Amino acid sequence: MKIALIAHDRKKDDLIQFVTAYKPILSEHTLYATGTTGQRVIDGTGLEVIRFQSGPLGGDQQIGAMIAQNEMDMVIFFRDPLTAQPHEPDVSALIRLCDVYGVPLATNMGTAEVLLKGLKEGFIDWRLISKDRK
Ligand SMILES: O=C(CO)COP(=O)(O)O
Repeated sequence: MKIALIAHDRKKDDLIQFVTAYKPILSEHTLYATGTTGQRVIDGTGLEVIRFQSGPLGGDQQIGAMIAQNEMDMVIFFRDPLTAQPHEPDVSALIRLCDVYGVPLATNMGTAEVLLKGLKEGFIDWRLISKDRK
């Protein structure tokens, strides 16, 4: 599966903690991330991550483009609901595209845990048969 990891600045420590805790599951999948988040995950966990631009510079849109091509299977996006983001339209667009394409999306740690446990149990395997794999 292809999994996108994204965290706003005040949520990055939480994401690193989360990825560390679920490293055994995440290491079996292909990980993508916005620029700064990706570097933090690489430095903090040693996992391989394909990095896009930083979020405010278009990273959310790049991940959105993968979703629009049905090439992203899950998005874990630890949003900061208490801080205004200069690229809020990009954030909204990414979340909207997840809903358009039915891509599992977690915007907080509680939901992310459920998604990864479901992923491990095979609950997301429908993604593999619901699309043409390139
Ligand atoms: O801003 C972001 C998501 O909207 C995250 O971007 P960075 O990972 O580059 O900080």
